[in-house]
Amino acid sequence: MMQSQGKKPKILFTLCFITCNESILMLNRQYPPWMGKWNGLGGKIEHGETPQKGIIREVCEESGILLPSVTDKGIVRWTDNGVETGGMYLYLAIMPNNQQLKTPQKVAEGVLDWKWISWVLHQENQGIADNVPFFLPKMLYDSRRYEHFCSYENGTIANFRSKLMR
Ligand SMILES: Nc1nc2c([nH]c(=O)n2[C@H]2C[C@H](O)[C@@H](COP(=O)(O)OP(=O)(O)OP(=O)(O)O)O2)c(=O)[nH]1
Repeated sequence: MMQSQGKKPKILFTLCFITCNESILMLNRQYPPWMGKWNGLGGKIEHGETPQKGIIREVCEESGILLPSVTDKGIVRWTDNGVETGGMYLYLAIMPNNQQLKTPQKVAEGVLDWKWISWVLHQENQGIADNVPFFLPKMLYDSRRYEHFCSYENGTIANFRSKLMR
C-alpha cells in the first residue's frame, strides 16, 4: 500500500458523544461530511484553541449544552487510498438527565436526537457515519485511550485498526 511521506497532517477536528443512561445524543447532519448520517457533535478546532475548548464550544453551538468537562478518548486518523488526509480528537461526556435537551430538535447543522446506544452500535446500520461503530464501543466500554486508523479505499473502509495510547 502507498504510504504518505513526511509529516503527519495536523488533527483539525473534534467529535464528542454524549450519553445519558442507555441513550446517546446524535446529530443527523444536513451538510457534508456525513450529510444525512447520524454522527456525534463536533467540528473544526479554531485557531489558538485547544481541542478540549474546541469541543466544548462546538457542543454548545450545536446543542446549547454547556458541558462542565469532557473525557479525552483518543484520536481517529484517516487515510484515503494510502494517503493520510486528516484526523479528529474524540471526547465522551455523560449527562445525568436527557430531559435537559428535548429531542428531536432542528438545529442549524441538522437534527439532534437521543438514540438508543444499541441501535447506534449496530454494525450494519447504514444510517450512522460509517466508521463510528468501529471506535464507539471502545469509547463507551474501555477506559483507556486509543489511536484509531481508518483506511478508505475509493470511499469505503478497507481497514480499521486501533492502538492503545501511552
Ligand atoms: N464519525 C466521523 N466523523 C468525522 C469524520 N471526519 C470528520 O471530519 N468527522 C466529524 C468531525 C467533525 O465533528 C465533523 C466535521 O466538522 P464540520 O466540517 O462540520 O466543522 P464545523 O462545524 O467547524 O463546520 P464549518 O465551520 O466548516 O461549517 O465531522 C470521520 O471520519 N468519522
